[in-house]
Parts: sequence; structure tokens; C-alpha cells
Amino acid sequence: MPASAEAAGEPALHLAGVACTFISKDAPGQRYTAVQEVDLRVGAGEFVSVVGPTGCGKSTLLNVAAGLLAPSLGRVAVFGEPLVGLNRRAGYMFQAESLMPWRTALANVAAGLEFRGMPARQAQALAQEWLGRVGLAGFGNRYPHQMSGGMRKRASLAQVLVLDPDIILMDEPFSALDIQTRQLMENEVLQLWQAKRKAVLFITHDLDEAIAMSDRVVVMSAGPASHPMGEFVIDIERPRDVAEIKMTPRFRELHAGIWDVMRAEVLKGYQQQLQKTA
Ligand SMILES: Nc1ncnc2c1ncn2[C@@H]1O[C@H](COP(=O)(O)OP(=O)(O)OP(=O)(O)O)[C@@H](O)[C@H]1O
Repeated sequence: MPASAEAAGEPALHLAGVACTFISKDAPGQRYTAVQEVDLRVGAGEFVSVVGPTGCGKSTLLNVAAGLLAPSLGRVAVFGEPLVGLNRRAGYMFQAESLMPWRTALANVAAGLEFRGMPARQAQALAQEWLGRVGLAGFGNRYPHQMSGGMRKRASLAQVLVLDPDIILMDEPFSALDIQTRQLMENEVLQLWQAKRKAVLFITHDLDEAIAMSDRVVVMSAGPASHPMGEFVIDIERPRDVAEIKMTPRFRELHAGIWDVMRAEVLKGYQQQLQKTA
């Protein structure tokens, strides 16, 4: 991080007055404003989750933060600098598989470093170190089809973290995993995050997951023109065990408070989905 941005206390990521309008998928020729008047900050070292009804624009916001989508209105700043093109300070982990099937786990993790010009031997040593950190030390020679879903997620995580991004963008990274594997992965992400304290913007459908992982949870309204309608500080101490903290009174209290704000929006979002499919 540039010392000046750090000194000035600039957020790692700041979406200011962002709106995204698309050509409607449902009514060709018409426009659909997915998000509007979104102001979202993620501080350096802060873990922020965005939750909201299906289709409210969570992935759209992540794409804007990644620089994959330019907003129709508003600004994006990264450590105080306007974002132009791809966000090179950020690493992304999406729902979909990101591993190249023709490369081994080690070669997949090393790929990003090699693309950046690191000599192969050095890249592989660093990749091996990261495979170890995500619990895949002995699996570097496996191809993606030879690994379980959980192992592939671990390799994807190593693929992102090996590049040492200042900002990590995650879009429902564990939604395809069974609940036990998911909890293991969530705890591992928290341990890795605790050690390095990067800024994280985490998108999830799952309110339990959002509360368990985050410093702050932002609730989006149902679309169109979705926007943040509530923001909750998660004042549960760290380190956390995601399974254990769900039993605590404070977790349940926070959950009840956030769900109170979310419930009506989730119902609206669900009704909209039903109308689309009718
Ligand atoms: N490129 C696009 N063209 C047209 N419409 C789009 C485009 N991208 C997103 N949308 C629309 O914008 C809205 C928000 O989509 P987005 O995927 O961001 O929502 P989401 O909250 O991530 O959804 P989910 O929770 O179901 O994953 C949806 O109605 C979607 O159909």
C-alpha cells in the first residue's frame, strides 16, 4: 500500500455513488438499473460482507470493484486512487472453478506468478509454500479432476493468495461445498486473513456465513436500483471458530437484528424471481 494512502486513512476500496444500468435481459430494448446510489467502503485490513436477496446486484458490485465492469454512474477508488481498468491491487475468487484443467495444482498456483514474470523455479517454490498453507502440501502434482471440490477450492485460494493482493474479492466462494467442508474452509480463510489482514469484500447469500466471517455486514435492498439499506458492525471477538460462534448469544442477537432488516427484501427478491419464471 502506498504510504501516503495509508497515512491518509484511505479505504482500500471505495465505491462512491455507483449505479449500473444494463440492457434488460427480460425485456430487450429496455434498460434495467441493477444497483443505484451505492456507497461502499472497505478499509485496509477490514473484512466486509455484502448480503441481500437473489438478483439484487451483489456480483455486479464485485465486478465493479474488480474493474471488470465500469459503473454507469459514480466512482471507484482503490487506496484513494481512481480505478481505471482492471483492479490490479485485487485478487478474485469466484463461485465458478478457476483452475486450468490441463495444469497440476502446483502449476495452477504458480501460473499467476509466472504470468507476472517470476522465474519458473521461484514461482514453483512459492506456489509449493502456499499449497502447504492451504493444506495441500502433498497434492501439488494432482490435476483438478483428481481433486475433491474442497481441494479444488483450497487450490483456488492458494492461486489468489500467492499473488499477495492488498484486496481480496470473493463471490460465494464456498457455496458449492458441503457444510462440513465449507466450515473448514471458512475457518482456514479466517486464519489466513488474520495473519495477513488484507481488505476483503465477500459476497454471500448466507447470513450465518457473513456474520461469522466479517467485521461488518452490509445488507442490500431488493432490485431494481438496489442499494445498501443497513450496515452492521460484528463485534464478536477474534480469532473465531465459525461453527462455535453460531451458538453464542451475541451471534444470535446480531442475526436476529440483520434478518429483521433483510426479511422483507428477501421476500421481494423471491417474488420477482417467481414472476420472471412464470
Ligand atoms: N450484463 C448484464 N446484462 C443485463 N442484466 C444484468 C447483467 N448483469 C447483471 N444483470 C442483472 O442485474 C441484476 C443483478 O445481478 P447480480 O448477478 O449482480 O445479482 P446477485 O445479487 O449477485 O444475484 P444472485 O444472488 O442470484 O447471485 C439481475 O437482475 C441481473 O439479471
